[in-house]
Amino acid sequence: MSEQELKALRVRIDTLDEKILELISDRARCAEEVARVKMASLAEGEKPVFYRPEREAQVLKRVMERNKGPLSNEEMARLFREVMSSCLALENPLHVAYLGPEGTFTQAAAMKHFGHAVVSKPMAAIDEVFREVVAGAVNFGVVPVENSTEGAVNHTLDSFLEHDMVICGEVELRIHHHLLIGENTKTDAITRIYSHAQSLAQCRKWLDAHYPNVERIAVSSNAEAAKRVKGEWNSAAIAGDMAASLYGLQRLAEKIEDRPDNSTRFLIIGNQEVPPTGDDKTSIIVSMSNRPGALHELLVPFHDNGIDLTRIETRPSRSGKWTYVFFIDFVGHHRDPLIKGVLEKISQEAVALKVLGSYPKAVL
Ligand SMILES: C=C(O[C@@H]1C=C(C(=O)O)C=C[C@H]1O)C(=O)O
Repeated sequence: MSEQELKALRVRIDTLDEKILELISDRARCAEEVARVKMASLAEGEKPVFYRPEREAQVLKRVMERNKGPLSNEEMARLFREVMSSCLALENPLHVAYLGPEGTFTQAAAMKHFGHAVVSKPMAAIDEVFREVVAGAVNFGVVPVENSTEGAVNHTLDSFLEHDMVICGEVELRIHHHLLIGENTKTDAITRIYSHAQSLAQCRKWLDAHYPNVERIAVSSNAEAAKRVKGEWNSAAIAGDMAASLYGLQRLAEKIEDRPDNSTRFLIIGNQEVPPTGDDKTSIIVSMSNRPGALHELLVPFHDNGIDLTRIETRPSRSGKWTYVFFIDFVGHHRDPLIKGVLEKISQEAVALKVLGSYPKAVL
């Protein structure tokens, strides 16, 4: 390509950037106007709701439907995600707690869902994220709930039994693990590998094949593992990209997860109910009396009404020995008449039924 051609293309890009700049500013002014309208239409004592996840899901879906390339739908939606995040921050910046410390996959999930224009707050444990949300110290919390290789995150399920809040969204993240070392690590003298127990489990076969005799040490998070390695010469950590760059570690081996499709699903918890979008999911907790056929009775109304169950999980109920609660996710919104009917049927049979929330299916 000649210098001349390159120059002409750059002039075109500059002109386009000016237009984009103007359009983004117009959009931001519109969002400011939306905030003004929201404030003006409040009833006495009513608090404004600036963040509207159902609307954001619609915006992203529209972008993906209309995108003609060459950027992929995911890439385009990611860009719009950030634009919306900045527009919302003009209205009112969101405060989001997540399972920390900085550099965890949960932080990456929070950024994927809300964009980067939020005030984020790392918490030391899942239960603390719940407490922060229930106390109203933040608008939302982000916690992991299940991994495609390792299954349920029990701390999260148990926290739902103890706290009253609403599930407002879900986000799925592809999880890639790397074996990370620090500047001082002697690669032929590694005697211990740190990571979170879930990550060690997700890389079990790889570790068996490559480091069968090295001690595997479970720590509170992958970011904590990365932090420890920085100061030691005989250890390595398993963690993701964010932790690697945060602590300046090198990748000794990349993408070492046993399953190439390894993904984790996270939930967004808050205090605000989300209206239907037409493409929603609902999460409930049900406890049934301990008698033959109880689980069957619970599932029949879903089957009879053709409702798609996306997950069912069992946990000890904590209110009696050998009694259980079921965590069920299904497609639909609890305000849909069909779903309402099903929930009524279930509540007639159940000892207790709690709707944890209805929320838009993950878009990104
Ligand atoms: C602009 C609004 O407020 C927020 C910002 C949005 C946006 O930038 O598109 C969308 C939904 C809200 O989270 C709105 O409610 O429409």
